[in-house]
Amino acid sequence: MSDFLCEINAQFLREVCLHACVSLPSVTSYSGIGLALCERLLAEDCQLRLCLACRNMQRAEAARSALLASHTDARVDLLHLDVGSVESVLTAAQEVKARYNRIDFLYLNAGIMPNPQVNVKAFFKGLFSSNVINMFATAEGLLTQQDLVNSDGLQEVFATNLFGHFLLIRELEPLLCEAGRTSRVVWTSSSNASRSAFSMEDMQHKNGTEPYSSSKYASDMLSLALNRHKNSQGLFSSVICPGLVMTNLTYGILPSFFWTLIMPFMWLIRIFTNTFTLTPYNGAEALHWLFLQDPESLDPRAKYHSLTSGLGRNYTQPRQMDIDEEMSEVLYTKLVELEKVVRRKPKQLLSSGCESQHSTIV
Ligand SMILES: NC(=O)C1=CN([C@@H]2O[C@H](COP(=O)(O)OP(=O)(O)OC[C@H]3O[C@@H](n4cnc5c(N)ncnc54)[C@H](OP(=O)(O)O)[C@@H]3O)[C@@H](O)[C@H]2O)C=CC1
Ligand SMILES: CC(C)CCC[C@@H](C)[C@H]1CC[C@H]2C3=C(CC[C@]12C)[C@@]1(C)CCC(=O)[C@@H](C)[C@@H]1CC3
Repeated sequence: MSDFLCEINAQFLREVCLHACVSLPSVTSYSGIGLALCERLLAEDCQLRLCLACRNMQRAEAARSALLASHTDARVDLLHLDVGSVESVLTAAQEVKARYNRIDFLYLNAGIMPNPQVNVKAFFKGLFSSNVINMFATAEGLLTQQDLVNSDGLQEVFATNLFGHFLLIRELEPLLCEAGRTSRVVWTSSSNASRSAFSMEDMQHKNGTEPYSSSKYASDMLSLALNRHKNSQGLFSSVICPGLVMTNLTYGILPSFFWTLIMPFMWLIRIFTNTFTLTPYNGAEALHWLFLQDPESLDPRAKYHSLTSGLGRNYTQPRQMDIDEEMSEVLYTKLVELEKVVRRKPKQLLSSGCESQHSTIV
């Protein structure tokens, strides 16, 4: 479930008596880290106003009903958003600006991992190596995906996991960068993000087999760049990893009977690695924790990890990211350039000119 979620919270905005939270999760059935986050936020403060932004309104309605069943007085709004589509992002942003006059939190949680393939040989090799814990935490060298080009002429994983969110932030800047108050954006990244999967010459990852890892690494860099450019205007960006959580995304990696078979081992492995958070509730720990923090106290170079101990205790731990300022600045500039192109001619990208235009920009 979930896409992203922004909120207006009286904890930070004393002049607003009503806690209003604009949250934009798109909802896959009742699972997902985004839905768990909404539950946790409402449990924290039932006065929050949430806005769930979802591409599938039926699922969104189902999520809304689930939230209202446990928090009868909650205000939960819905918004249609396909974050992988330029047109949908621009329309949704207009709608947000018409409906709300402030956003305190924007949770950028939507993400896809299409057609994943596990390298079984690498898995068994890793199992008997000293790198085994790291392999279970990051899946480094284990996973590849097959990406597609979407109707805007962009690589689908890049468009959904990174660029759509970026465009949305840019569109919502008037609500996010207001004098005299702070706003927050929170990216659901991954420990699968890796520098080696990302290439600045191919930021959409057209030519590789790890678009997921590449897009998550790009989101880590973008968060750093956003902090550099926007902190002075009151906008703060953070990055989290939820750990390995059983959701539609992970169920898509192996056949479901296989997950059922290996599930006892998964719970066993949890004794040795705190990154197997497994449930959406546990996975949402860092997202929830960040909600309670003063933005000025956060480290822009840290990724905040949801962790669960062998005894089931949840906690959040910051870990330094393998990113540098210079690269993040180059990425930011390239995204701004790409934004100009898609704003100029979104429809032409669809038809023919996209390849040549992208090659000059991306
Ligand atoms: N599960 C895990 O182990 C990990 C997950 N993550 C990240 O956590 C985030 C949440 O994933 P998770 O809860 O696990 O998986 P889910 O598949 O349950 O949730 C992903 C959500 O993103 C939504 N979404 C996908 N594409 C779009 C789109 N184009 N427009 C709008 N919404 C969209 C989906 O909507 P719909 O319901 O319509 O499909 C779904 O609700 C992702 O960013 C993922 O990469 C990171 C590390 C580990
Ligand atoms: C016998 C089988 C071949 C066993 C395969 C196990 C793998 C499917 C998992 C081992 C580590 C897992 C993992 C992820 C997916 C499933 C595994 C590869 C993620 C990549 C899921 C999404 C993320 O963002 C990461 C944080 C996860 C890291 C660990």
